[in-house]
Amino acid sequence: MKRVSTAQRNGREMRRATQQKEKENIGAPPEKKRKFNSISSSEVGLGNENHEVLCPSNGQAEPCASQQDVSEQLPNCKGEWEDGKMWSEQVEALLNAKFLTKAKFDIKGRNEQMTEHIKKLRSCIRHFRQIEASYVLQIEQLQNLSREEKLHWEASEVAMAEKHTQISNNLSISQDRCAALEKSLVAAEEQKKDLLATHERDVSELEASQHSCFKLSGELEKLKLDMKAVEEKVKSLQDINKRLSEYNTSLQDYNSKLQNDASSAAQENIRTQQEKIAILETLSAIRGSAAALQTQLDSAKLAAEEENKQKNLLHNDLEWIRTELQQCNEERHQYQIQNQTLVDENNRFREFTGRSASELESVTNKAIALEESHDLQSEQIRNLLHQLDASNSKLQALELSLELHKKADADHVGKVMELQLKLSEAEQRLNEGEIIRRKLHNTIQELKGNIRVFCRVRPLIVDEEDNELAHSVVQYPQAGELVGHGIDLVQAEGQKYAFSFDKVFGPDVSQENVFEEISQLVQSALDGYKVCIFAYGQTGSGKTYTMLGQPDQPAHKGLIPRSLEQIFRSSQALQCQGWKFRMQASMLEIYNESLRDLLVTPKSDSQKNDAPGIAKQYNIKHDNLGHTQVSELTLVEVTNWREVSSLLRQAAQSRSVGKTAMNEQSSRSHCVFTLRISGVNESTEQQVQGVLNLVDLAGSERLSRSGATGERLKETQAINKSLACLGDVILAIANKEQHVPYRNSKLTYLLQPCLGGDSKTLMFVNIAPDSKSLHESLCSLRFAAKVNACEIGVPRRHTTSRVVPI
Ligand SMILES: Nc1ncnc2c1ncn2[C@@H]1O[C@H](COP(=O)(O)OP(=O)(O)OP(=O)(O)O)[C@@H](O)[C@H]1O
Repeated sequence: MKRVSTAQRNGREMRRATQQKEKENIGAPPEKKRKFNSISSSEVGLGNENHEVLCPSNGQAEPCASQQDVSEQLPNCKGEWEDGKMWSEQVEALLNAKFLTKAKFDIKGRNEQMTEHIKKLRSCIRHFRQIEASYVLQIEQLQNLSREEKLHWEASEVAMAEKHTQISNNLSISQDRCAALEKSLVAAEEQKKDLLATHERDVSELEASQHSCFKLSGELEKLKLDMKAVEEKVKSLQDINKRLSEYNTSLQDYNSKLQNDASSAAQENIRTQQEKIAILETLSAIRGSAAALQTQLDSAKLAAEEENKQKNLLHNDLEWIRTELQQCNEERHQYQIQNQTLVDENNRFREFTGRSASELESVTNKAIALEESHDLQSEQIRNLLHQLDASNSKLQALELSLELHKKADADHVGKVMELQLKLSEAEQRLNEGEIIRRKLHNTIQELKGNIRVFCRVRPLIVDEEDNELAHSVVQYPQAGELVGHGIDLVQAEGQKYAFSFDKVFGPDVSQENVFEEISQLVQSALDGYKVCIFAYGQTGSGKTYTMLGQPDQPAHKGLIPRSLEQIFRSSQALQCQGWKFRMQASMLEIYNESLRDLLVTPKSDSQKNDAPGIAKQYNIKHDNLGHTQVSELTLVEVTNWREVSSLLRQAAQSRSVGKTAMNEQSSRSHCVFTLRISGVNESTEQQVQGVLNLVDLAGSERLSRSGATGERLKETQAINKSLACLGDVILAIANKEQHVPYRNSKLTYLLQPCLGGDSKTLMFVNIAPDSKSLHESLCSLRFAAKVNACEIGVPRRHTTSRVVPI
């Protein structure tokens, strides 16, 4: 605690009082203020110093007692002072006072005036002395104050010095800190530089993202517009939605069941894949051992055959020996009989001794010879018997080894049968796995919403086979994942162009096998989906063969007859579940950018010569649900394949077909077969609306190669133009452009719901394998690859609960 001296306290109090007085005087009238606060020395005539006039007794700027005394002694002035007139004026007036008398020499009067005046002057002088005394007092007080202030200043000096040292200490600490801070500042500067660089980068990125943001916001705007349109659509759909809600719940159940099925199928698929791999491994092992066993079996069979041959030979030998033996036995028997007769004769001769000795001798000789030959024959027989024994033992040995071989053969056959059984089981499992894999693949493709693409390569046809220069330029991957999916075009220089699609069919694949791959897709038309299958490719590449084929020849029937057969078969089968289907077929062609009805029947003879349906104006319209209507088009109710078959025949007669340099029977138009399917389930009140579009496009061709002129040239140009429009549409969809030029051609406008809607769409790209067609094949495959990349949305099933009975 600091001690404050009394003088200091007094000085402070005086200053506080003075300040207080000044504050109070601020509001006082100017006259009074001047009176109490400041009387300049010039005003009182006491010098030039400018001092405040303070009352010496209390130190306050108030009229003090002495002043009052003076005014008492100056009765004439008292009233003026009380009136507040200024002292300076009074003193001035006092000093400038003139003495006026009535008479020029009124000395007395003048004397009185002078006396009075002197009194006033004296009182004034007294007053000023008092003021001076107060000043002196004040000076003393100020000196005291100054001393105290000095002491105070010295104390504060010391404190300041202490503080200074403290501050200098602090300063050095701060300098250290400052140095550290500078260091960190440098580091921070570097960091800042880095940060600035990253900032710049960020800024440029920001700019880029702002740019993309700008773009996106543009797109967002567009999307908002689309959204609005969609919202309007949604409103209109809400009504339908209400009706669908019930059906939806049942569908959800079905869906969840399907999802469960799908997940279990996926697991099953994984399991099957694993099993497939294991089976393939065992299969290859089994095949290896089967092959080894087969070779063993073959060699055993050969050995057995050899042994059989030997056995037969031996058998023959044996037979021969046996017959020889028989002969010998018979001869011996004969000899024995002869001998016996001779012996009998001899005996008789001996009995009847009438015979001559020569006769006897000859007979004896005969008998000896006979005996000798008999001995010889006996020897021979013995030899033959030996041989027979040897042969028999050999035969027995052979029969034993044959028996052994037969046993081994039976073992081998058993093993082979077992292996074949295993093999067929493995193959069956492999097939099942493949079916599941295909189903899953189809489901994935449907979920992805892509247009699926199958590629089909036709065989070299007779002319091409005869032409030595023409050879196949198509190759297929032989191993790995691309087997069945990959196709390579190989140029003469060895350059290879590789493509892959959902499926690739080589030239040996039959119509039936191709149909197997699309039968599920066709089936979904009955389930209420829009299905579109179209064939694309250069002229003569096999589009018509794939789509239509030869409907009357079972092996060469194309997709259209097979699909319809299946649809009618399945619809029949579904009848027992309460389903009733109504089917309407239509068939049109787009020829030189105009539509022609292929099912219209000419009414009169004159009309018969006209091209059918050419006079009518056909307009294509799509409704909100994506259903396409062609005005004036003939719709024929069909209930079985036979009816459709006759329609196809009728359409084939009406179709624009002509001979070109590249195809004997070239389709000069795009042909669209449509089957509209409406199904109602009586028991569940469900309705389905499916559509099956099967399109055989006209073939693209290079004018330079086709050499078309006249009408053919016009046709070719129209075909190429509409295919180019199809290409533009595909490109726009693949690039997700906002505007897709569907209306640029009749073909693209007609196929709009299939190319950009919610249908299940499959394209066949047909390829001619000959080297001359390499350029066209390359173009077709490139186009097909683009089509494969097109996302057209998830296919939607068109079903409702029943409203109007059909
Ligand atoms: N997979 C195949 N097997 C056997 N022959 C085939 C095959 N594909 C096509 N062909 C034969 O090739 C020839 C041309 O086929 P197709 O008429 O179907 O071609 P296209 O592509 O329809 O031609 P265009 O565009 O000119 O109408 C026909 O004789 C056809 O029988």
